[in-house]
Amino acid sequence: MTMTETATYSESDEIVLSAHDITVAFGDKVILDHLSLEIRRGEILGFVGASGAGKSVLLRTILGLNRKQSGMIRLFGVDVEETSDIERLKIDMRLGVLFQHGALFSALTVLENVQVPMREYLDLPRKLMDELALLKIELVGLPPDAAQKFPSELSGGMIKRAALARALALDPDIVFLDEPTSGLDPISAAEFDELVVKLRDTMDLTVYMVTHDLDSLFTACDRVAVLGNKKVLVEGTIEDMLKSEEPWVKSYFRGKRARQLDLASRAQP
Ligand SMILES: Nc1ncnc2c1ncn2[C@@H]1O[C@H](COP(=O)(O)OP(=O)(O)OP(=O)(O)O)[C@@H](O)[C@H]1O
Repeated sequence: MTMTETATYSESDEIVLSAHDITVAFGDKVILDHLSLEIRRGEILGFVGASGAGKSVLLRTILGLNRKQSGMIRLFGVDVEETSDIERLKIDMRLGVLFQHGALFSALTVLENVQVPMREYLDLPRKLMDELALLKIELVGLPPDAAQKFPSELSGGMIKRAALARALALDPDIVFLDEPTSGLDPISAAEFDELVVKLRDTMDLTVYMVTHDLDSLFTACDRVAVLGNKKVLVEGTIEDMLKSEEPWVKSYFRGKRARQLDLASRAQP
């Protein structure tokens, strides 16, 4: 995909994730203040905001790993706090997560890493698990011989792909990617973005991507939400971001870094 194309997706009305009126505080430090956000099926949402704004906190709250002081998280239409344990387990199985620093277990091979969620949630014969894991490894564009390698034997780009294979292990409906291209060179990052778009197109996947990567926002994301002042400040298409007069959004999308990428010219009507 070129820099001038934006991703396309078939719009769906199904809201896969709804975070409504979310407040999170640690002690008396409020991080998220009555924040609301929705994501529809098949969409790639890019979630941006200054460092320390609370992007990871929101992600962890959505995943049920942080306590919240107010609000409701609905996944696939279900209020996650109002479900039985078994329903919650079924919902968890429909989520894939690639944490920013939680790459891979270093003592396990790639194949074994991909099998971690399978072992946790499914009871499958070893041979079948091997076959399924190999399929995921192929799906993310890794060569078959990567399966028996340890993370220390892989490049940064391969590690991200292996972590993505693990996030896809249970065929989730939505994947949460926390800065998936950070630390990658621009070419590897662009290839990773292309992979995410391809997976969305072929697997009807919904993608929630926390990112600082302007290239990813322009080439892979259908919609962008900006976190600021403890809320979603602005949300919309990349064109909406380029038109926004909100100071942080303006400097992020039309500032020096954006101009270096020759992106700011797109802000012209
Ligand atoms: N468990 C916790 N206890 C106390 N404070 C926390 C905790 N987790 C996060 N914070 C604070 O919440 C704020 C938001 O952190 P968060 O990691 O969500 O930022 P971020 O937007 O993801 O930043 P970055 O882009 O740098 O990853 C920070 O001030 C952080 O110190």
